[in-house]
Amino acid sequence: MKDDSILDFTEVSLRAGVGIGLLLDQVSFAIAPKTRLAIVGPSGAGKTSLLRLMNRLSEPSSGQITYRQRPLSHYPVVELRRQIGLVMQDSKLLEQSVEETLCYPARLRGVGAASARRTLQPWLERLKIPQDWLGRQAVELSVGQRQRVAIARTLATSPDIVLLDEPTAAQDMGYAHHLLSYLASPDNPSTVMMVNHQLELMADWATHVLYLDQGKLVSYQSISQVDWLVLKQGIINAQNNDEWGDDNW
Ligand SMILES: Nc1ncnc2c1ncn2[C@@H]1O[C@H](COP(=O)(O)OP(=O)(O)OP(=O)(O)O)[C@@H](O)[C@H]1O
Repeated sequence: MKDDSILDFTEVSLRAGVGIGLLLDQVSFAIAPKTRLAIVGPSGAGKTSLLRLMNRLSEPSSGQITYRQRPLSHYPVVELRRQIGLVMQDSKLLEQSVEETLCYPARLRGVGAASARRTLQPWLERLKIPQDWLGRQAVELSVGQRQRVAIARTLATSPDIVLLDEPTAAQDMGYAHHLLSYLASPDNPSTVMMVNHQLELMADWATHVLYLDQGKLVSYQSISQVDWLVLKQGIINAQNNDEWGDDNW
């Protein structure tokens, strides 16, 4: 464990069930505050499983995860999830208006409706949520619009760490760049960890890259150390091996 890290994984393994192989295998790394981490690797490598461990949607089978030098399990789950916010790729939103959805975390903390709406206003501009969405039902939005609202809802709580699962996959290029540049700006107070398959976007955005393959940590590097061609080729090869594996013969 490093003194200056915000999140530490020490030999963390995750098994999905009895008789099933490891989803994550002895993964160790340490994240410093204000890191912008790109989590990359072929499909099925364990990237989402890694994010889920970080806010206790699942628990390691072995090894230890610490947040600010304390084991994750020592934090009450609700408090932990206030500090470490996770936005899944297919965020389910409740049957509420977009405005109610965005105000929901503040309302849960006992903030009054008018005050929650006022606090929300700058976030609408920052994350390009049009005013005319506010009265619409969140469940009626498109996948990309829903994802945008889910990201805004989490960022508006200013979590210490924000975990994003493919936040740009359903967005147009313009919005993807807008979101990434906000997350890299001094206005964003959160440490960000993001699963993303779009390596060219990550090359311009990340400060560090964590590369997973078959549940194993292949590398954890600062951006200046990453050889993008080697990384890309490794992912393509892993994907090809998977596609032409036993199941296909
Ligand atoms: N609850 C579960 N039970 C059994 N297997 C699971 C479970 N959750 C995930 N898996 C398997 O674990 C592996 C890793 O899944 P995970 O979703 O973490 O991969 P990923 O790297 O995020 O993939 P993708 O890039 O396709 O989203 C996959 O083979 C998946 O089928």
